[in-house]
Amino acid sequence: MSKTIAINAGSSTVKFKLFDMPSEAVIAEGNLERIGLEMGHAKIKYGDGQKHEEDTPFASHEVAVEYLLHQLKNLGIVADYNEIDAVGHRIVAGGEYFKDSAVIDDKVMEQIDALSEYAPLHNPAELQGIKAFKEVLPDAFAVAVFDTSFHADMPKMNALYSTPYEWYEKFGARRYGAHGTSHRYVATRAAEMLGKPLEDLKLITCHIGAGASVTAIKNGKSYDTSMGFTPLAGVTMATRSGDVDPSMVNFVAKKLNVSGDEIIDMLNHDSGLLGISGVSSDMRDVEVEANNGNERAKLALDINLNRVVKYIGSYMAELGGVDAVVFTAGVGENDANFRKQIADQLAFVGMGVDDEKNNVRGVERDISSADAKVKALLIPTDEELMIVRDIERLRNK
Ligand SMILES: Nc1ncnc2c1ncn2[C@@H]1O[C@H](COP(=O)(O)OP(=O)(O)O)[C@@H](O)[C@H]1O
Ligand SMILES: CC(=O)OP(=O)(O)O
Ligand SMILES: [Mg+2]
Repeated sequence: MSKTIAINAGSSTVKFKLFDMPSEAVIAEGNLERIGLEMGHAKIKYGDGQKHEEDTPFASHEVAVEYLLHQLKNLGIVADYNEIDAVGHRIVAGGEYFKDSAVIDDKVMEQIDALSEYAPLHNPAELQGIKAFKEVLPDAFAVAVFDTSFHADMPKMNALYSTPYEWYEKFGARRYGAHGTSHRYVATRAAEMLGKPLEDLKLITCHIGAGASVTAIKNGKSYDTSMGFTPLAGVTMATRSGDVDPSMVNFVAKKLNVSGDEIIDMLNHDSGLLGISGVSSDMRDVEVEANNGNERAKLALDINLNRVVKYIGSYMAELGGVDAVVFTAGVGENDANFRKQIADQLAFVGMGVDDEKNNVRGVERDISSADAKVKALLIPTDEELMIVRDIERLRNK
């Protein structure tokens, strides 16, 4: 019996699952959330139904990973770190360099660091996670699984921007997308739920968490995706603006007398739900405020929802129809109202949710109404399972 741990660092969370291998049974799992906010929250499930839950601030991802390492021993999940012989890390940006998962060595770590500009909120934090685990488990088999891999072979028509071609040739300036591990997992599950080969389906997968992206899937592959060169592009996110006219960067930089880099930083950290509402980056907080009558919080929710609708609509046109729209990640899995509003808006193409079936959180389920022509599927993502499967694949190579 051996144990493998999958670490999934998102922009606002560190999630993990500890697996017994090769059975893939989950021994422990957890979510350390609201990283960077005044108060964070830790939830760890382990043993036979035991649960550790507490409010505790996570100033950074480094603090969260240290907390996780501490709790693994403190809660008796492992007696010794050496019981874990393989570690998988989710890394957002792999650029043109990593088209598949990679066994981590010094060179791979250097590359992940070098790709930080491709995912400034993620790669540096994820590299810290790799280092923290390397310190306690120097001999474990360590693998990096990249969000961008799934989109690496997107048709050039969608991967390329309408910019001078040399930008792509010389500097790799293209759309890389993100959340690929999640889009790949939910698409595979959707095909299983619908009882059809994935290759025969047209799907639109909506990964809506703190970071959010929408992907069009055709012939089992990523056909188009809303995130761009970095995870800043596309729909509105917790703190990220999504698409903006790039001319605004210099315009506002001059007004504020700051550099373009500082504006990009503000588009990453001070925008999205937080920037519009002025209340919080967390969807739950913004919804509470909107219900209390806060107009800017309401506007933030409207903009957020409408962006997703626009992407789904344009991907339907691109795919020439769609069999199912899939909802996943923090908001997609937990926010019934969000799913309902999207389905209502898309009722004209035959999408509809059944209120009773939709009244659920984090459960894999077909939530479509009986007469829906376009299925609505709720599929909790499992990036960690994909990570351990990639570890096994590379271990057996
Ligand atoms: N019950 C809920 N209703 C609405 N939003 C929720 C709910 N639970 C979690 N969320 C949102 O999910 C987001 C986190 O999504 P998640 O996918 O876990 O994060 P990350 O992008 O960091 O991986 C937070 O912004 C939070 O507001
Ligand atoms: C790429 C990205 O935005 O990831 P997350 O949603 O986990 O922050
Ligand atoms: Mg995530």
